[in-house]
This record gives sequence, structure tokens and C-alpha cells, in this order.
Amino acid sequence: MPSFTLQQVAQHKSQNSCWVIIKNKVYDVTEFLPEHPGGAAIILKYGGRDATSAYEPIHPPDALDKNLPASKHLGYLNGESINILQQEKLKAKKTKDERRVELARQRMPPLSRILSLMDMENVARQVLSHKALAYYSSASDDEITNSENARAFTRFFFRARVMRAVAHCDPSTTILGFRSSIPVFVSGAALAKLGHPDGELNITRAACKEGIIQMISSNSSFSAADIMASADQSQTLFFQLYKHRDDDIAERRVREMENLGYKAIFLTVDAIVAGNRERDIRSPWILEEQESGPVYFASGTSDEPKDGVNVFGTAGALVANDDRDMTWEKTIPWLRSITKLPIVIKGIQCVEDAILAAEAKVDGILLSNHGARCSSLPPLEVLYSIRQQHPEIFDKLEDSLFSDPLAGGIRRGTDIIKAVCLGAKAVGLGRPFLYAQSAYGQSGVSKIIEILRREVVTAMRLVGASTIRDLRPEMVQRVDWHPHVHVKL
Ligand code: HEM
Ligand SMILES: Cc1cc2nc3c(=O)[nH]c(=O)nc-3n(C[C@H](O)[C@H](O)[C@H](O)COP(=O)(O)O)c2cc1C
Repeated sequence: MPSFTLQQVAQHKSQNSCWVIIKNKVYDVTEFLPEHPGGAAIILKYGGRDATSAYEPIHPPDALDKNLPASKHLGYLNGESINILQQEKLKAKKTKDERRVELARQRMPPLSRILSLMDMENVARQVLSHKALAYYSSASDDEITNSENARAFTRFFFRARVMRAVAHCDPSTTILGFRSSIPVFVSGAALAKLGHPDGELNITRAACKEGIIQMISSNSSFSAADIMASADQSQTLFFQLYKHRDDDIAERRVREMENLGYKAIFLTVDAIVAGNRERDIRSPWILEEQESGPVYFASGTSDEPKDGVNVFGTAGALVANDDRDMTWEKTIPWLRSITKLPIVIKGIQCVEDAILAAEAKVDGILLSNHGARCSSLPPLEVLYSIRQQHPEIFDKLEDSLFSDPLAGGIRRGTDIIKAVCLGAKAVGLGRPFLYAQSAYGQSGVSKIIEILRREVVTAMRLVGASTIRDLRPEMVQRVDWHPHVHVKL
């Protein structure tokens, strides 16, 4: 393959001829510009130069191989140019945010001082870049659903049974027939590399060590093949599918996952468009102002950016090609016809759809409002309504899973046990795994699983259950202490 100098690449920085350097390789992306899901303008910004640091954290490593024909992989940078790039990187002035993160990383407490998932989240909030934290923590609109997801658990109390033999307590269970050491799984969440260079692989390795199942996101920052390659042969991994609107492309993806050894397809239906996450949308402006001071309205001029404001936020464009016309009648039979894997619908938000899912004969449902990235009922309340109004659904569905809540939602063993009492086979957590791997890598993920295991076993013993089967709906009571507000007219 030919080699190029930085000067040669720099000639190609326009719409008519646009080259970029990624990991010392030179690509011609001119024809790809209009197809780029993140928009042409963002690539043009890096036209003629090195785009590695912008590209790496948010693209799976195989994105270029899969989307650019081999003829557009032009060659490599020559040795001298590689050295120059390295020198430039060393000399580059760090941004204020990068310096803040560096300092915060030097001041992290030892892992032994992390007692709860909130302790872990607090460390992550210090050490994450502004962009990563905004992306991970943001929730829809005014983020009220976010706090309500958490608050839902406080309305449910245990009706604990005593004088039961619980010295031996086994919190293990099965999810879709696969063993899990506790009723918890990793719910697929995108872009783990934003928080740590080893991203999803941190979670895969810790999930193996701790005996829990990982669902990987369609938009993970490592490819599904790389993640599977880093897993143990005995390990169970599920795949979360954002269905492409082109059935053929979607089918190829599903078949690829089946061949790679993923054991179930979780079809996400609650995010066919990106939720309105303003904390994330604002992030680039906050960073800009941190560096160069406040930006003011320029009276008399049009100060709207040429390309408009990116109201989709980070990864918002990742769902741009998703199928917005999925239906029970069409999509489930289609998916059934192309895979033998169990199918779980991720993102059920009301009782009516739980009934339709059962009628469509899917293998499981995952009650979820996407971690409050859309504004529907807290999943725990939906679970409770199903239990109250249509308990027969639990028999129809082999695995009525339950996910969600946000920062402060499922963050305790007691939350998990409340959900399991009400009929959840297991619960999925998203952000806690992102936070833990961002702060301490694989050890951080192991740590939070160990914390959850300790808390789950404690909660089981305190309610009088020695196995998961002993957890019953009557062990939980919903108590809504609405204050009686007497309004004086
Ligand atoms: C060829 C060189 C490429 C460069 C320089 C590049 C660069 C970028 C940049 C800088 C962003 C915006 C990141 C941000 O919001 O902070 C972006 C977004 C995105 N890129 Fe690329 N990209 C490239 C190729 C690709 C390829 C091959 C794909 C796969 C189809 C792809 C898919 C995406 C997607 C889906 C987004 C949207 C992410 C979002 O909404 O934030 N890109 N890209
Ligand atoms: C940063 C972030 C990224 C996410 N990415 C995806 C995704 O790619 N696919 C998906 O089905 N769900 C995604 N989710 C939703 C999670 O699978 C899960 O439902 C949610 O995070 C659970 O709430 P929790 O984060 O409060 O535990 C994401 C959630 C967050 C917070």
C-alpha cells in the first residue's frame, strides 16, 4: 500500500476531495460524506488531517471496514509523518476539561471505600469528561421521569416474613434459561469507550468473573465480534438490536449475531427516535465557553450555526436509520422467520403492550423507559399494574424481565428484590455499569456486582427468602403516602 506525508493528505480537505487519517491510515471519504450518519460537516472539519481522537471513542472499530470500500483505504502515513503526529499530540495544549479529569483521576478513592452504587456514581461524575457525563447521565426533557423512576421504589415496602431458615441463601437464577449468579444483567448501553479506553470489554470480563449476563448495545463502541472474542467460551451474551429500516441489512445483522454466538435478541422499541436530552445537546457549548469565555447574542446578525443545532445530541444520529414502522403484525413474524434465538421486546411501557407482546408469542419483555430517556411511567409501576390487572401475563411469558430506572432507580439490592417479588425474572442496569467501568475499569464493574450480590442476599434473608423462588408478590406492599393537602378556598 502506498504511503503519504501529512502535506499530501492536507491537500484533500474539501467536499470535492476529502481525506482523513485514522490510526495512521489514510482514507478517502469524499463519496461517503453525504452518507455519514453524523453529517458531512463534522467529517469535513477533520478533512486533510488526523481525526483519530474524534473518531475513536464513538465508532466501532469495524465501522470503516464495513462502510468504506477497500479502494477508499488509500494507504498509510509515512514514518516521519507518524512521528510528527505523535510529537504534536504530546505538545498539544490540554483543554480545561482534560486537565480537570486528569486531576480528578489522581484523587480517586481506593475501591475498598466504595460501599454502594451511588458511591461509584459519585466518583464517576468527578472523573468523566464533560461530554461523556452529559451523554451518560442525560434524560428526557426536564429529567423528571428520571427522578420518578427512582422515587417509584420508595412507594413499595417489604412485608417481611420471619422465623424462616435463611442461613443458606442462594440468589442465583436463570434468564431465558441461562444461569446468572444474581437476578441482574447488564442492559445494553451505547459508547462505553467514551468513559474508558477498554469500554465494553471491561464489562464483558467482569460479567464473566461474576457470573452475570451482558447484553451488548447495537451501538457499542467495540464491535460485536471484538466483544465476543474477549468473552469466555462459557459466557452468555445477549444482543440488543436497533432494527435498521432496510430489512435485508437488519437480517444480516441478526444472522451475524447468531453466528458470533449471541444467545438472544433484545429488540429495542422505545427509542425509534432519540429522546430530547438537553444536558447532552448543551455539552459542546459548555465546553466551548469553558475554553474561550461566554458567547453572547450578536445583535443585528444571524448567529444561527450554518448546519443548525444538533438537537439529537451524542449518538442521536445513531438511530437515524432505524425502522420507525415496526408493528406487532409485521416485525415479530419477520424476526421469528430469520432467527431461532429467543426474542425479547425491550421497551414495553404499559400493560396494553405487555398483553400484545404475550399474544405475539415473544419469549420475554423488558419493561423499560430507556433509563428515562423517554418520558413514560416508571417501569416498576408498569410491573405493578401488570401484577394487579393481568397476572396471567407472567405465565404466558417465559421471561417477563424488568429493567430500568436511572441514576437512583435500581441502585440497591432491595430495589432488585422488590421487582423480583412483583414478578420480574431479573433486572437490567445501564448507567451503573458505564460509571463503574469509566472510573475503575474491569475492577469497578466487578465491585458493583459484588455490592449488589451482598445487598441482594441481605434483602432476601431479611424478607425470609432462601431462594429466588421464595420471593412472592405478597412480600411487597405499595404504600402511597400522599399528603392530604387541604386547600383553603
Ligand atoms: C471516515 C471517517 C470518519 C470520521 C472522521 C468521523 C467523524 C465523526 C465525528 C467527529 C462525529 C461526531 C462526534 C460527536 O458528536 O462528538 C461522528 C459521528 C458519527 N459517525 Fe462518524 N466519522 C467517520 C466515519 C464514520 C463511519 C464509517 C460511520 C459508520 C457508518 C460513522 C458513523 C457515525 C455516526 C452514527 C455518528 C453519530 C454519532 C452521534 O450522533 O454522535 N462515522 N463521526
Ligand atoms: C448512556 C445510555 C446509553 C444507552 N444506550 C442504549 C442502547 O444503545 N440501546 C438500548 O436498547 N438501550 C440503551 N440504553 C438504555 C439501557 O439499556 C437501559 O434501559 C437503561 O440504561 C436502564 O436505566 P439505568 O441506566 O438507570 O440503569 C442506554 C441508556 C443510557 C443511559
